[in-house]
Amino acid sequence: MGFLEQFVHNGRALLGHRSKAILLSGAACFGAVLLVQRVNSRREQKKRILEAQRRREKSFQVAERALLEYKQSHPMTNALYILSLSLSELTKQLQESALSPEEVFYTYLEKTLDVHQKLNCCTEIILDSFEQLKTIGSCKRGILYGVPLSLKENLLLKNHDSSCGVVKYLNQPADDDCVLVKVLKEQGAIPFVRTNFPQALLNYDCSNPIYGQTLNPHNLQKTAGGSSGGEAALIGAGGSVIGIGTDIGGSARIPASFCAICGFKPTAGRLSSKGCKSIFRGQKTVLSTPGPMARDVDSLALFMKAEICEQMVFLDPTTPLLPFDEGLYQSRNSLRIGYFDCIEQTPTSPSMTRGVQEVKALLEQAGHTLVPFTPVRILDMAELMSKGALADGGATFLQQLEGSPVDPVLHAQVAMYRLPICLRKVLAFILKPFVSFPSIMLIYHSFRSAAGVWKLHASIEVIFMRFSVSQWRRLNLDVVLCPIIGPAFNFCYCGKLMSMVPHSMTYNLLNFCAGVVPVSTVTEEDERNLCHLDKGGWFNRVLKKAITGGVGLPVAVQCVALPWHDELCLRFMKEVEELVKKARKDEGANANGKVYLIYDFH
Ligand SMILES: CCCCCCCC/C=C\CCCCCCCC(=O)NCCS(=O)(=O)O
Repeated sequence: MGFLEQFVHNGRALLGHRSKAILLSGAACFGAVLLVQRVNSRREQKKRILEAQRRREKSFQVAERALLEYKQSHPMTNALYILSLSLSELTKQLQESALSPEEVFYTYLEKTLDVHQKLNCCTEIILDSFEQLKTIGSCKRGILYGVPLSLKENLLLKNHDSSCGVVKYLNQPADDDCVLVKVLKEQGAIPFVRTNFPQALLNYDCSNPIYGQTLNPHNLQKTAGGSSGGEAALIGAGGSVIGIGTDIGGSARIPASFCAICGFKPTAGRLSSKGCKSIFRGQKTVLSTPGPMARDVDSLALFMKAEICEQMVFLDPTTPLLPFDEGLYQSRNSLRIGYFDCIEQTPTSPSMTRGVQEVKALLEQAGHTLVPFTPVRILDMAELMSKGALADGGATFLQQLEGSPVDPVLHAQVAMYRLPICLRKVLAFILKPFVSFPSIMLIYHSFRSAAGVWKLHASIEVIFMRFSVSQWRRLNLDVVLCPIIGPAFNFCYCGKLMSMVPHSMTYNLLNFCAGVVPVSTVTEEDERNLCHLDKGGWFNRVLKKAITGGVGLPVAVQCVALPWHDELCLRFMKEVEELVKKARKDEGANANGKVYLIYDFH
């Protein structure tokens, strides 16, 4: 090789090495930048979460100090008595000045602080409530004058964050209160505490990376349910007399069932949703609504009466001028009631079925007419719920979680939404002959066109009129009695059991009103009957694991009425509550296998 050739060869080799080295070092730099970015964003996440946790702790400390100061000059001798009063009794005593707003406020504050220590159910004590308490005398004519009230964290509150458990929503305080809170303040209520929820709200467990897991007041090894689980736990343990949850698939009703309280999902639109934060705005196929949660049905009715007023319509003209019909709520004529104790291809626990059967017998004895009702097109409805609520294939849900650690309660859902659509379709095809529900989920979590959305809405209209309403009319029904998901699950099972959601979400899809009343507790026999779940496929076996060890936990039933028949639904719930209470008195609190109310606060 000549000198020139040698020179060119060496030069090439050098350049080859060099470009490789340049490429390699470029890639290394890029990787390092990504790593640094990732570490920084994790650090930023942690920082924001810690700040939020500190704000929460601070609010508790300030509240504890205020409570201590109050107690030094006011011995709280009435505490047990105040905590035992129902909302109607409490409002009466406050209006007659037999109790002062201060003693009621501090009594509930003390109880809340105690309950929160055990259950981790609150996200913040609302410190503005101390100021509101000072001027509350000006609201003496309000229906809820002096009543302390709890709020789920996603209800907007001026100058406070509504994080929904998502880091990117932190440090974004609201400009104003939501409409419901504005109205309640005018009615004399004092919002004093905000409550916990599952991350991103689309789950019926109750844990998020900012505020942690809320425990069930009746068994600390079980979830309080969700998404309004903090409310249910707090109210169930006696720390609040009335609270507000939100419900797009059972969020006010399922935790009520898990924690032995009453929860009501009004017809969407009856109460204002303005300022109720949701994880995906603009989704209108399955409607979310706020709803009250309390220890008894009268409290739910009183709440509705307080909210439904001219001011609500003024602040939110999308709500109807339809005053609360007290006469209908108080009426006691006999009802024609459709009933069912399970639904097609949807896991149902033994205690859910027993609860319905026992309440059915009580209603019959009381002179009501009970008519077997077979809910039709449940699979079609499940498909429509899935298509509607997750029309984007879960993309928005995943987007909102970006920049947040994902809570373990969401792992099953997130894993599903992360699967590429084509893989979902292949899986759905393979699974379809064996289990129809997962196939539905996998196929229909796909992106839709506008025409697809219109077609979807048309299908919902058909199901609503042709199958649901016409069936009610043919049987001449006033209301329907049916199961609600329960008893309370072990942690992290709710995301694996979305197949149970049709028990509650059907009434969001159809926009019927529905409420939940606790009626019994899980018996040894219910627990033995769990063996029947071994036969019914994969989801039934998961359900068995989720609810094993539930003896003594609350069992509830669900009462349903047609859209805009909210007063009738509440009136039916009241009937169930009264009959169950009476049966309890007649049969003794521990009658095995019999219906009884487990937590009687009176
Ligand atoms: C595998 C069976 C398929 C059945 C159909 C399931 C459809 C699932 C579609 C979406 C997931 C829904 C999540 C259900 C939990 C709802 C909890 C809830 O109500 N959250 C309240 C959210 S709100 O925006 O605050 O109202």
